[in-house]
Amino acid sequence: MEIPVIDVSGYFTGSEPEKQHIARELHAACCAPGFFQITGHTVPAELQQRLLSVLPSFFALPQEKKAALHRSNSKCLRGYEQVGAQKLEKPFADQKEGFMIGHELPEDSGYLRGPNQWPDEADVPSFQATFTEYFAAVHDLSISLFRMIALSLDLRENYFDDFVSSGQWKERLINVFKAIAMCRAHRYPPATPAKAERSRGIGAHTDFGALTLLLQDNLGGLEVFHRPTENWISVKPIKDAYVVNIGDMLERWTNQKYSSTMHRVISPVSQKDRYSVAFFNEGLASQVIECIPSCLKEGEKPLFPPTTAEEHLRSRYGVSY
Ligand SMILES: O=C(O)CCC(=O)C(=O)O
Ligand SMILES: [Fe+2]
Repeated sequence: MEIPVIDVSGYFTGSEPEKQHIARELHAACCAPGFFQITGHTVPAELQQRLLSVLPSFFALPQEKKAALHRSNSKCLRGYEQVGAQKLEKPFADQKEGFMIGHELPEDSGYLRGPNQWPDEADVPSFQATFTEYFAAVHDLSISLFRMIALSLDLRENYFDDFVSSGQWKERLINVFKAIAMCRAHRYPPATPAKAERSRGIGAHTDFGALTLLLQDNLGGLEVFHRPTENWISVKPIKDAYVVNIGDMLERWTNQKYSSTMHRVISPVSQKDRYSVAFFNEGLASQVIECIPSCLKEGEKPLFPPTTAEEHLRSRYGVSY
C-alpha cells in the first residue's frame, strides 16, 4: 500500500467538477489509510524552508535555556519538552524533543489557549517571527482543507468553519479565541541501528485532534500502520508537501468512516537530526462531536455518545505524559 498523494491546487483555482474530483479523492484517502500527502497547497515553499532552517538553532540552545521555556510553566502546554517527556508507546520513551506554540492569547483564555513562551530574539534570531508567520499560513491552509473535507462528506462547504475558527475577518478575530490550534516543532536525534530497534522517535499513536498537517524534512522515518497486512508503511518525504492525517476526533465525528490511523517515527539512522513540524487542529472547545448525519447509512447506529472537543482532548492529553 502507498500513501496517496493528492494535488489540491484545483480546489483553489479549478472548476466545480475539479473540486468535486478532489473531494472524491480525499474521501477515499480519509476512509483508508486515513493518511495522505497534499501538493499544490497555499503555504509558500520558501516559508516552509525558512522555518525548517531556523529550527536547528533553537534546539541547539543550551539545555538550561530550553528548560526555562518548559511546557510545565504553561497552563496550555506551550513551550519546550525534552527527550523522553512523552511516552506514547510504553515502554519506549520518545526520543524527540519538541517546542509547541499556538495562537498568541492572554493568560487563561480557556482550555489549551493562552500565551506562548519564546526564546530571546538574540539567542535565536527570527525564530519567533518565522514560526508565527508559518503558524498563520498553515492555519489558513487547514481551514481550506476542512472545507474540502466537508465537500468530501457531502456537507455544505462551510460546515466546519466555526470549528476551525474561520469566517470573515471580524468573526475570525472573535473565533480565534475559542478554537484550539497548536503547532509543534520536533527534533529527532539520530540513532545507531541497534538503538533504532529499541527506541522510537515518537512511539506508535493516533492523533488526538481532528486533523494534522505535518511538514517533514527529507530524512524520512514516519511510518503508518496498515491494519489489513499489519505492516508499517514509510511515508516518503515529498518536497514542499504536507502529510495530512485524520485524528481521533474526526474519526468519532464521522462514525469511524474516516480513519484515525496509528503511526510512529523511527529515529533516523544517520549522522543528521530529523526535523518536522506538526500542526494540530483541535477546534472549537465547546464543539459537540456527534455522528455527522451524512455518515450514517440506513440501519446504522452512532458508535459513540456525543461529547465535546474539550472533553475528548482532556481525556487524551491526560494519559500521554
Ligand atoms: O514527526 C513526525 O513525523 C510525526 C509527528 C507526530 O506524529 C505527532 O506529532 O503527532
Ligand atoms: Fe502523530
